[in-house]
Amino acid sequence: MASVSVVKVTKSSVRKRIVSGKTKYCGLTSKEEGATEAATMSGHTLPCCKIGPSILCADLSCLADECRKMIHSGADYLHLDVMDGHFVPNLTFGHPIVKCLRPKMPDIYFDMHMMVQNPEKWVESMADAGANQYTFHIEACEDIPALCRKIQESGMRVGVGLKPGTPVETILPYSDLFDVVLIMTVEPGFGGQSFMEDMMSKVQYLRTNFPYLDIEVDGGVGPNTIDAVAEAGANMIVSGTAITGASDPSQVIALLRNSVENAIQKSQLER
Ligand SMILES: O=C(CO)[C@H](O)[C@H](O)COP(=O)(O)O
Ligand SMILES: [Fe+2]
Repeated sequence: MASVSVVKVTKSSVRKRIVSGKTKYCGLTSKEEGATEAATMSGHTLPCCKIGPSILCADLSCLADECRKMIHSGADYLHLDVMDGHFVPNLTFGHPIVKCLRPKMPDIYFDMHMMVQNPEKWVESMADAGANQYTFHIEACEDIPALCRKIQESGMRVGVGLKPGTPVETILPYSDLFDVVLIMTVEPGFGGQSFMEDMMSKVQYLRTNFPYLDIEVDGGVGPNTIDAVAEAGANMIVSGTAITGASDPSQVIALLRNSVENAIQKSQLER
């Protein structure tokens, strides 16, 4: 088993590493100083468990309070669903909302799930608003390398999302360009849908072939489905209604984390 050390990193060093594309960033934080990163001896980072509540079905009239509640309940990051009414049949919010949220929570990692046509159009404004990760959908993108470069150069991590009908092999020609691959386990557009367990073969394929990749799963993930997600090898867990609709979100977050951490530990022992 590879031994794990903890190293100090700063925002600028993280950005350099991300741009170089050689190492993966494990800790999700935008704190300038004092962040920690788990790293292996080889210089690669092992993917660690991160829980990112989706606030899609929260009370959006008090968004900042809902976000704070998630962080105080133990979330590692926030998953913000941007929908344009074209790529998906629903409409949410865009960079002006992110820009308002950012000063209220300067240290929180914002993962933008961009369910939009022409994802290249919003890169600068999202970066300027304070987003940390820009996850576009491969189905909506014409020039993938150019978009990835643009996202990296604007200082955000690069995420790529795959709808349920998109084969996982679609990412292979570009795999070096992504920090995160997001496997959708519902048709994008709405919260509260049923988890598609047959998507777990995509997660298994990615984990087998890309041991250091951040693999994110989104859609219908909660206490009843997390074990399948964890065993398949996902480490970034998006969960919406299961967390925001719970009477005690911290209990749900702890349960999700426990399942993923156990699975990661088990897989590391088997190496
Ligand atoms: O991207 C999404 C929908 O397109 C949401 O992130 C997702 O559905 C989260 O909500 P839930 O956990 O309730 O499914
Ligand atoms: Fe999402």
